[in-house]
Amino acid sequence: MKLYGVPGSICTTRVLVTAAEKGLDKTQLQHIPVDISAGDQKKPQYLAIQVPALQDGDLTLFESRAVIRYLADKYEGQGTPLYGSSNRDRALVEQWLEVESHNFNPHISIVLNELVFTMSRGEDPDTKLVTTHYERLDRVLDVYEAHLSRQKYLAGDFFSLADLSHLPTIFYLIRVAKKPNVIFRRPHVLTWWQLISNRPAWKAIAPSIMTVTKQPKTASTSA
Ligand SMILES: N[C@@H](CCC(=O)N[C@@H](CS)C(=O)NCC(=O)O)C(=O)O
Repeated sequence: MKLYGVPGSICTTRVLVTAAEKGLDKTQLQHIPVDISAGDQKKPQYLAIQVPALQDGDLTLFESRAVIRYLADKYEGQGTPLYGSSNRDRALVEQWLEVESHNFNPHISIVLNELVFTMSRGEDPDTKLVTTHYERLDRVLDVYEAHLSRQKYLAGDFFSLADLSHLPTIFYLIRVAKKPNVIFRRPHVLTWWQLISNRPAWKAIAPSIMTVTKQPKTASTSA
C-alpha cells in the first residue's frame, strides 16, 4: 500500500498513527510525501483525489477517517484491536468517531487554521474567529469531561480508533498553537489525553509534526 500525504499534516498523521498501532512497516505501507507548497496537489495524478490518499491495489481511498476505518478492518487481527471486541464496542467507536468529526473537529480545526497555518503564511489570525471557536470547543469538551469521568476511553475501557482520531489535532493545539487550557483544566480529559498520547505508536509519530512545523510553510487544517 502507498499513502500519499503531506508529512506532519493532521490528516496524514491520523493515518500514519493508525498504521503504527497496527504494526505496519514501510514494506506494508509506504508514505509518499506530497509537497503542497510546491503545488504537488495540482499534478495530474492528484487532481482526481485529495490528500491524504491511500492506494491499495486498484483501490484509491481518500478522507483520512475513511482510510483509518479501512486499515482497522483490513488488519483486524493484527496489532491493536481498534474497534474493541464486540458489535456493541464497534457501534460506540463509530459514534465517537462521528462526534470527533462533526462536533469536535470543526472548532479545533478553525482555531488551528488561524493560529498555526494562517500565521505560518505571515498573515494575521482572525482573533474573533479564534475566540468564538475556542469557546465552542470548550463547550464540546464539557461533554467529554462528563463522559470521561465515567470511563477511561471514549468508547469504553479500551483504546480505539475514536480516541486515536483526536491525537493530531489535540497535539497541534497543545504543542504548536500553545492553547492547552481547554484540555489541561479538565482533569478527566487531561488524564485521557495523557493515556492516549503516551502510547508508543503516537510517541514514534509525534516528533515528525514538530519537525514540519519548524518549516516556514505547512499544510492547511481542513481536517
Ligand atoms: N477531511 C479530509 C481533509 C483533507 C485535507 O484538506 N487535508 C489537509 C489538512 S489535514 C491537508 O493538508 N492535507 C494534506 C495531507 O494531509 O497530506 C481528510 O480527513 O482527509
